[in-house]
Amino acid sequence: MIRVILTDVEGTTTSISFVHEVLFPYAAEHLDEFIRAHQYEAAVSAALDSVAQESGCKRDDLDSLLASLQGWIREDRKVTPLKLLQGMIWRHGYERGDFQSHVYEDAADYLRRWHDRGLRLFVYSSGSVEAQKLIFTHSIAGDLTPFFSDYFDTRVGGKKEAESYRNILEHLGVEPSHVLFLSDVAAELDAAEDVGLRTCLLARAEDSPGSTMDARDRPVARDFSEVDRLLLQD
Ligand SMILES: CSCCC(=O)C(=O)COP(=O)(O)O
Ligand SMILES: [Mg+2]
Repeated sequence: MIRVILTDVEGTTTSISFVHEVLFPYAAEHLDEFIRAHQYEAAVSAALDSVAQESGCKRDDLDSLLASLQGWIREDRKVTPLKLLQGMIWRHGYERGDFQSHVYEDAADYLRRWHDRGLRLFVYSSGSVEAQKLIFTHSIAGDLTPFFSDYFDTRVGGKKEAESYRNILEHLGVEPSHVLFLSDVAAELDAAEDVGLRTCLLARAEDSPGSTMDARDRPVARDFSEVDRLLLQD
């Protein structure tokens, strides 16, 4: 019996186009100015330490650190310090009203229904916990954060590594078979299944037209109402 739902964000609750056409360009545009202005603040400075380590650039060569970060944005690298810095930059964007986040109508609807049915809901995304909370606070469907119990990012490990799901299970304190993980990326679901989680692949028409293929023969849903019908009706 499923008691916990763990959901990915991009391609699952939220369109890929919002992340790639709104969030990433916004971070790229404001990165240099943001880091030059905030570089001595503890959280930014610690992230820059990690950028230097990861990139091999000198810590005091800010231009090279910025060039590495811009390259990682272009390549969509899921590097923790980039993700932390992006979250801080997006906060300014949301607070200034530059954009609202996209959440699919069916996702907002079923997150509410599942929460009201007593399921516990969690997020696991490569975006930082701060970025996740911002997405669900400032969504076009309203503030969805009351439905979530907690959030996980790459500080528990990468999404394609089984160890990350083991770490999440430790926090959740439930048997793996009671947890359903939702994602649009089969390799993430493979890693979750390796430690015993139930899984469902989201194949949204807008994000992956025509794709309902899944090598492991797991459930495939076009939206959250199908997840509910396929896996959550007892
Ligand atoms: C949740 S913040 C915006 C998304 C993001 O930065 C990202 O890398 C998306 O990764 P996901 O694991 O949600 O597919
Ligand atoms: Mg995804």
